[in-house]
Amino acid sequence: MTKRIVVALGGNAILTKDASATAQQLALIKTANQLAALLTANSDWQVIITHGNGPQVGNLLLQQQRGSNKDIPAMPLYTVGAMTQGAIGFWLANALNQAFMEHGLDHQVVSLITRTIVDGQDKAFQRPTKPIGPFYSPKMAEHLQGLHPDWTILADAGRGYRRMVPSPQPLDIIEAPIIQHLVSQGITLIAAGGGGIPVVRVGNSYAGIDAVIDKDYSAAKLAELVDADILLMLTTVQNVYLNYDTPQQTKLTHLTVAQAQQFLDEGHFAPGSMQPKIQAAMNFVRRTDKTAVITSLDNVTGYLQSGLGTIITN
Ligand SMILES: Nc1ncnc2c1ncn2[C@@H]1O[C@H](COP(=O)(O)OP(=O)(O)O)[C@@H](O)[C@H]1O
Ligand SMILES: NC(=O)OP(=O)(O)O
Repeated sequence: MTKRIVVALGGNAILTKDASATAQQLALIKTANQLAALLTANSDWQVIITHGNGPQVGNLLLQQQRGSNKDIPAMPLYTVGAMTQGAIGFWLANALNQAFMEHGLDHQVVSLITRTIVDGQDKAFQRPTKPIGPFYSPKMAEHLQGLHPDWTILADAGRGYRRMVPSPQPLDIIEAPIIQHLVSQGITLIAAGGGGIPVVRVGNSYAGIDAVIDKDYSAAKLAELVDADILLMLTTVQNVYLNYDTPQQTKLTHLTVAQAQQFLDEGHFAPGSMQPKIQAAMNFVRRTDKTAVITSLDNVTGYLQSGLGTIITN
């Protein structure tokens, strides 16, 4: 039976240790092969792929600022976000074309520049929480904070210090109707990369605004807007756990929204990593009564064949 599925790719799908263009493209070829398994097993499924851009947007922003002068000005964050959406979308389209060919699939692929509408008054603009770019040691973080008093540098989920930028909630995705139209024609879409380029409505038009939208929240919004059956969030862990990373760790295979809310309130899901995925899953399931899945990129086949992963329903 035809299903429409929105796949949200986590950071490890694109960037491992090496941030070079070559290494990221190689990582995406591996990712594309894992995604091709989805369509090999279900050639009539309609697939929309979205991805993050946190490391890439932060790295490119640093390069912009280091190499700029009055004749070659640094681009603002929202434009740098658009640049990374374009670059990753290009790499991923190439990788999918190759993987589809190698799997004998004749699906066409389109990477779409996508704008996400946010509220310019969102409280996120007063409290930056989205980590971008490289990780810093405590000493380097202190040094950089001295050099850039306007930056917010905070600990990122116990993994080191990173620059934080505002991350407002996605309210709407301008291109959602065209995405829905294209995917219903069987075209595989890459859309809303990096959460979508953040824009606000200004009169009859839209203006970019400096922020990075969380790709899990925008994936949930996109899945809702295109009437998807499944929101599939692919990360590094096969399952969500209670008491994660402790001796009491317990695997969750099926969660209702009510249970997810309870465990969220009890603090089982770390802010900045698992918490936005759970919240995004709950948003999608509550609004649509459909299914969200959190599992690892390596487990796409395990999910498809045996339902492995953490499945969230009403
Ligand atoms: N309760 C939990 N269950 C499973 N993983 C968790 C939990 N809390 C935090 N995590 C962490 O969340 C990570 C996934 O978040 P993150 O790395 O930010 O995602 P992304 O793949 O989108 O980049 C996992 O690799 C794991 O280390
Ligand atoms: N935009 C975004 O959420 O990127 P990451 O997933 O890379 O943090």
